[in-house]
Amino acid sequence: MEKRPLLKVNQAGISFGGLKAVSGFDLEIHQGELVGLIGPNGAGKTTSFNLLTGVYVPTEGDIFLEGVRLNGLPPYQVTRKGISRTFQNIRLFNDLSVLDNVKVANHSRAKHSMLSSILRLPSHFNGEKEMEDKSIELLRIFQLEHVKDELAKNLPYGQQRRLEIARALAAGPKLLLLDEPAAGMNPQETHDLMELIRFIREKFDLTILLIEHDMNLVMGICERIYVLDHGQLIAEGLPEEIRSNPKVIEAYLGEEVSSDA
Ligand SMILES: Nc1ncnc2c1ncn2[C@@H]1O[C@H](COP(=O)(O)OP(=O)(O)OP(=O)(O)O)[C@@H](O)[C@H]1O
Repeated sequence: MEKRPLLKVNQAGISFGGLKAVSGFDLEIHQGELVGLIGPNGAGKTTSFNLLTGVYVPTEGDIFLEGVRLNGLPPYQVTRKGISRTFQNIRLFNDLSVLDNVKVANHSRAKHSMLSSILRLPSHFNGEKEMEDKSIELLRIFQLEHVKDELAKNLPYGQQRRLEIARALAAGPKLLLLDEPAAGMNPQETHDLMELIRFIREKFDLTILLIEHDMNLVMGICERIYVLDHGQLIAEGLPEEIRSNPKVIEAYLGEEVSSDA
């Protein structure tokens, strides 16, 4: 019997006024896969992430994580079910320290109860200590431990991008959605990021779906790729299949995208 996919999206879509931003969107991702979602500007990639994370409620179709239907759940509940994300435009708590940015996210799976926190029971302090240790361990992996007390807004751009991923991981996701993680990075930073994405997938037993314009990154690390254009899926396949797919090439005509990965 074939294994059930971790994420299954069945004919999902959403319209804004008359515009079908995404429609008939089908996606199946299995545990441990690293999958890319690409497409020209305005194709519907971020909107798809917003559907998957409860920011938008689909006006058509269904979304299942481990067989559980997610339609209509608010974003914080989707996070609890196991989907975390980063954003195209970095969204950190700018005036909190780097460590606190990760600890806040860690709270969504804190084991100690609200009551123990209010009453300041030992389990509260043990829980806090455990959370801090876990957060620092994450910062170490992302090479951010040495700036843990800095305000997030004072970090250089590349470090802010890494902090966003660390924060998404702190919630303990099964599925991590990365929205243009390499945006604004130089080639060396992009290369290091690819290594980091591979590493965290192994270390945290993650499944990853990433949106990216950098074709070197997408073709270099994704095992399968989905392609959206004008809100519709136009292709799905292995990187080498996608690279030579006439529909994909046509969709990208006029876009400044290098495909010489
Ligand atoms: N809240 C909204 N209200 C109205 N239209 C929207 C909304 N969100 C997205 N759209 C429209 O849906 C379409 C898809 O946008 P989306 O941001 O998902 O594309 P994208 O593939 O992520 O593009 P990019 O690569 O430029 O980030 C666009 O035409 C956009 O203007």
